Amino acid sequence: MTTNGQYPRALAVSGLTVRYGATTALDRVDLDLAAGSVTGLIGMNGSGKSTFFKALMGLVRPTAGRIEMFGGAPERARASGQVAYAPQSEEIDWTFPLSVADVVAMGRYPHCGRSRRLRAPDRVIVAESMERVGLTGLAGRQIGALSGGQRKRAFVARALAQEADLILLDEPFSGVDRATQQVLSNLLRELAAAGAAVLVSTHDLDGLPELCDSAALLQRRLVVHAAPEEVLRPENLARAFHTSELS
Ligand SMILES: Nc1ncnc2c1ncn2[C@@H]1O[C@H](COP(=O)(O)OP(=O)(O)OP(=O)(O)O)[C@@H](O)[C@H]1O
Repeated sequence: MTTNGQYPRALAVSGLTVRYGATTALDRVDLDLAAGSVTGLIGMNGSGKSTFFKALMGLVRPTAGRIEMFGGAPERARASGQVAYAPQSEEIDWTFPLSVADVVAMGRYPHCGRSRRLRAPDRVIVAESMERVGLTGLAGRQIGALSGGQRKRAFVARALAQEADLILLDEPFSGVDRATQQVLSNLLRELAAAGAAVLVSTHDLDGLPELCDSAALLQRRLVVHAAPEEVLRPENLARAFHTSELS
């Protein structure tokens, strides 16, 4: 927190445009995130949500626009471990010979220097992170042998272990049951209460008011960023969810 009690801006995006060849995935998107808040990122399939996360993580190159994290270059924030990212499940190689504990331990790497050797306090944080998502009993299991919901929890645990200030989660709720969704939602609220800025994409519009302080509605462009109740007004949803474009 700053001295005047206000949480600083964690992320400032302006004019962000990403094209894949002839496809414009994001078109001049402006979005700011305050520390200490949960923001829902919503929009129909193909509206640019994953591309937005990838641009923030430097995984796709913007055609135009500016990204700032904590008032500085995103490269610096990412290298220092201030930014945690859980990609969509499809982006992850589940055949990789890693256990749940290995994946969660990766969240500590930015804190371990080049050796990547975890010290005792790091191991405590890894164990606590698995505990918080209810995966302690599966710590030794290969990640490919987890259920869909357990996989989501493993990557949320990695983000927890990282103790990042900006947490980016691409569809952490897809394919998870109600109880797990509630556990993860509560965790995200706790992280925000501790000062993190959390950006979470979701197709669960009903859960938005409980989960989020604000919601950003994407349709290549940012349609609206406001309180969840405002974003969920039928006239706003109609601007972004054109059923005729669904395919
Ligand atoms: N690597 C790529 N090459 C070409 N086009 C791509 C690529 N990745 C995404 N796109 C296109 O960019 C647009 C935005 O895709 P993106 O994956 O960001 O959407 P999304 O909102 O995350 O969708 P979903 O809800 O289905 O996950 C889509 O039209 C998609 O087909």
